[in-house]
Amino acid sequence: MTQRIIPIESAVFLREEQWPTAGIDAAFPRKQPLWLEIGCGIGDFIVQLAARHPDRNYLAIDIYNKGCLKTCRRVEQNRLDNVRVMRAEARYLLDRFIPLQSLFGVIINCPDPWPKKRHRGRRLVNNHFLELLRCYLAPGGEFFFATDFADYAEMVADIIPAVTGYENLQAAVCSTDLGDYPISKYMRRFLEMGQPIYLFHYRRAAQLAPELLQPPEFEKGFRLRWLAHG
Ligand SMILES: C[S@@+](CC[C@H](N)C(=O)[O-])C[C@H]1O[C@@H](n2cnc3c(N)ncnc32)[C@H](O)[C@@H]1O
Repeated sequence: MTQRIIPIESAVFLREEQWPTAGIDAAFPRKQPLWLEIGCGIGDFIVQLAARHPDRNYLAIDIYNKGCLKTCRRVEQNRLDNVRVMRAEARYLLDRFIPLQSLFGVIINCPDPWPKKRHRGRRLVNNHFLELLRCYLAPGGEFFFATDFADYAEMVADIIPAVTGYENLQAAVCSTDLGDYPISKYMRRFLEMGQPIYLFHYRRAAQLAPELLQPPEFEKGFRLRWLAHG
């Protein structure tokens, strides 16, 4: 589906060509640990988290132009100086821009569930993605994954224990007790319908063999289709 691209003029929006040659720290007023939210939607989650943690920098990305626009507006309305927004595909961003072992945290909330069996291969979080992400997480870097879709939770619960380098920070493989985890638009929608959100909280192991820190090739069939419309 072609997106109607609305130009984003916000000062918190970062275009690819504006990525600082000195590195992403230069895009923020303070050099602080960098966290990444993938698929930020309308930005309601990131503004809550960034307000709680002014001592972290957050990069919020989405492939959805209008979502980026709304996220920028929310960041500005909340006067947060520790959030930057970029329209980018997650794997492309990691590959092109993010230094290896540099992310202190990565968050993915309610990614597209691809409910049909024949479309499961399109899910973002899979074995390949976890191996890729492992290379960009700093030692001890945290990974949060929340999904409303039980089948997606089951799939990740099956694969993540077998991916070397991730340590579970919860008693069970995932939990429906969200504690003080901020609630995103999609999470709220499902919670209000009485449905659970499955939350995973892992961290990258402190020590990893060098061969586990070599990013795998893009998956066969991976295309940056959205770029054609950007
Ligand atoms: C179902 S929405 C959830 C939005 C938000 N996280 C929430 O919980 O309210 C999924 C979002 O992920 C974005 N998205 C999907 N695949 C992506 C990818 N590969 N890279 C970046 N964003 C992606 C979509 O554009 C969409 O805005």
